[in-house]
Amino acid sequence: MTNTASRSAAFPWLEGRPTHLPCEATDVMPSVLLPGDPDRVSKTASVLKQVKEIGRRREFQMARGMWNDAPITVCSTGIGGPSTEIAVVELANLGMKRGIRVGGMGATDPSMPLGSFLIVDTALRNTGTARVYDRSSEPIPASAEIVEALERAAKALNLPFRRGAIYTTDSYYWGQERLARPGADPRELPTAGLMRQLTEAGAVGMDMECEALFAVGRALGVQVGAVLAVHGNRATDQWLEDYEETQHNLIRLAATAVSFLDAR
Ligand SMILES: O=P(O)(O)O[C@H]1O[C@H](CO)[C@@H](O)[C@H]1O
Ligand SMILES: O=c1cc[nH]c(=O)[nH]1
Repeated sequence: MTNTASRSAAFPWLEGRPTHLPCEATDVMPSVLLPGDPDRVSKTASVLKQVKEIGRRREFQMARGMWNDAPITVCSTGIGGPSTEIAVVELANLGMKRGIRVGGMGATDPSMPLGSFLIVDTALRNTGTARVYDRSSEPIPASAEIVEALERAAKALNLPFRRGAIYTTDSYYWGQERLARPGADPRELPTAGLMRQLTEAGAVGMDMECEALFAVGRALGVQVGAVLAVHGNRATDQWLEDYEETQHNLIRLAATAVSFLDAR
């Protein structure tokens, strides 16, 4: 049998192309917006100018474009820590300097309206992928420059926001104190009482990627941050209906923050 293998299994990239992301270095700008949902990439592209669709492989949809004078790449991470790790590692090796998650969350603070935004300043410790990259048990901070730029952008665009801590979990149902079967007894959930505990720990929402982004990005020297739209409020049991407008505002907010950071 002829051995035609030319890739290293330890780092199986080929000719500058990563194993998972459908791109090469010229596609990756220093600032990258990171939605979980691949469909949010085309929504982002419809807000940016001079858009180039880069491609899609698995959960990783990519595009790039301009917001004012700021070049921006957008890359979906898929759901959860493992696929977020892959996206962040491959993007960091292709030139990403700043990764900003543009996602959704379930608010646990009853005062957060649907469609308002959390500018994440800290991720509490909970998930497996993040633990691989940061073995401490300390909450992981977002990069201060990104938090400040996101706050400035939200104020400039007159969008409702608050700053606070996120609880990231590897699980959408039981792991977010949701029933996995309608009609089950909520008192029998293994996670019964989670939302109350999170409030006591200072978190105001739940998502599935921030902690991994912060841990992996910081370990690789990438600035990290996140702005999350309130897609649901678990304390008031409300679910967002005007999804499109909120996505539009989310993208404008993050892109404006990038333009502020680039102008420094
Ligand atoms: O709104 P996106 O970025 O897809 O993220 C949120 O939505 C997914 C769950 O529906 C999880 O990935 C959660 O973090
Ligand atoms: O409830 C929600 C909404 C969005 N994303 C989550 O992880 N949970």
